[in-house]
Amino acid sequence: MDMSAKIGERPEAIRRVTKIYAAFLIAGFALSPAFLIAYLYFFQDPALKFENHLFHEFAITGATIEGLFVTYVSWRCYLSSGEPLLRWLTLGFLGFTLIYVLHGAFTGMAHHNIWLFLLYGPASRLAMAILLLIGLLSFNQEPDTPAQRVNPHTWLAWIAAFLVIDVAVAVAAYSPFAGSPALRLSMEGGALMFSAINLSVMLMGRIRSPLMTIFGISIALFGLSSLAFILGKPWNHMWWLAHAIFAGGFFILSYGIVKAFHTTRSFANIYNQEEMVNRLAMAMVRTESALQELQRSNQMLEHLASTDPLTGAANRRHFIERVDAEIARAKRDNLSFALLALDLDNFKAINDRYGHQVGDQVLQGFVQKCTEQIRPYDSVARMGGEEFMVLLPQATQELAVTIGERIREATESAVFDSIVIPKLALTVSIGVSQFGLDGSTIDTIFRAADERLYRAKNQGRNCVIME
Ligand SMILES: Nc1nc2c(ncn2[C@@H]2O[C@H](COP(=O)(O)OP(=O)(O)OP(=O)(O)O)[C@@H](O)[C@H]2O)c(=O)[nH]1
Repeated sequence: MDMSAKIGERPEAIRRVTKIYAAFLIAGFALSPAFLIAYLYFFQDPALKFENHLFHEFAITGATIEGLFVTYVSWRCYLSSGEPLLRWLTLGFLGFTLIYVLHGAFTGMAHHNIWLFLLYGPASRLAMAILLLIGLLSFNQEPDTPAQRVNPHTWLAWIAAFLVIDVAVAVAAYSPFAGSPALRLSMEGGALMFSAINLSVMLMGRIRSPLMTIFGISIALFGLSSLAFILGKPWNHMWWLAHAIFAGGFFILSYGIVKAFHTTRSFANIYNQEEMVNRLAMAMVRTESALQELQRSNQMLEHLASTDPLTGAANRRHFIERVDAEIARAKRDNLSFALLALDLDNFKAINDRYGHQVGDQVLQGFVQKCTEQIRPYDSVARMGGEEFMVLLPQATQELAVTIGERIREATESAVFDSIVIPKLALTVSIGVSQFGLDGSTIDTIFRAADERLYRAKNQGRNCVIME
């Protein structure tokens, strides 16, 4: 039973409210750098600068090492799942790293040609934003074949394309348009635009898996970093903040990649906790019903293995087990019990006269009559043919004779409704034995009951013999 329903909550309403709250939290978190951007934009002197080449080189070296590492982990995920999204993510990280590394490498050239230093930043972000958008558009597409995954030509072609971009940016930096704001702004604005499109596609497509949420947060941060780069000037605080926001986006996305690597190596097939819990609950229900089914089958098998199929009475094997258990109990608690050995009289004649089928029905009817005459904890067993035994726990010989007489009389006066015979003369002979009095092993008490049954037959049948 649903626990929340038990304590009187309205689970659906609360679920909805908490889901909306969680969505607001994620959106708030993704957009939080906007607050910092606005703060710097309105309250900081844009002329304030922190120009430290060594620090910049150090930071870009860190970013490059991280970029290569994340490229490698995404590539491993792609090799495993073949997801096109992961291929584009790998290419996005690789392209970014191969272009952005020159932004760090040319830090020292900032005073020689500022554009050679600056333009690699927006170029790398634009390339990555485009590749990530293509990646999103390929979300949930059929995985690449194993041969496609390891085809070196694809990867070499892309590496060549990134190196061409590197050369193109250098050419642009030395061209007459290098200083034109349109060049830098079109690249940074392009990165911002592609990030915005990426987010819109995600929101409209209602792509909500946990990894894709991480993907969305990082895209929002990349977009905001481009905005900060547009508003900043080289080395001023907005410019540094832009770096930090971009790094934040990169960290979060690489966290998602590492999570994928540790689980399904896929962005599409990773389950969120809610789904996991639901799947687990469903699996538990299935296991539970399979167990119940197994229990039922076991009970059925046990029943079949211990019952005579014709009459439903216990079979010989089961009866012997019960008598053994009764002997152990009687010995332990110093109790007594009795046995009846029963054999239908002249049963062959019934078979011969009315046929085997009627004989079967008589056997069934006899077991029913017996069961009606005994106590709930006594048991009837078919030992073979038309021979039966009754176990009477905690009964003396006298009580056993009384019960035996009841069975004998009921058999004699039995009317077998199911059998279409005008008058069926059916009688039973019974021998009685008592544990303790006639012996204390199964052999001795069985033998005593059998001997008395034999005597009952000799004495004219249809009687109960006790001694
Ligand atoms: N219909 C039917 N008959 C059975 C079954 N098992 C044994 N019989 C018959 O039971 C009869 C037993 O015959 P006998 O052992 O001669 O004993 P009886 O005719 O009952 O004579 P007494 O025991 O001496 O009174 C045989 O005809 C068997 O074929 C069974 O499952 N169904």
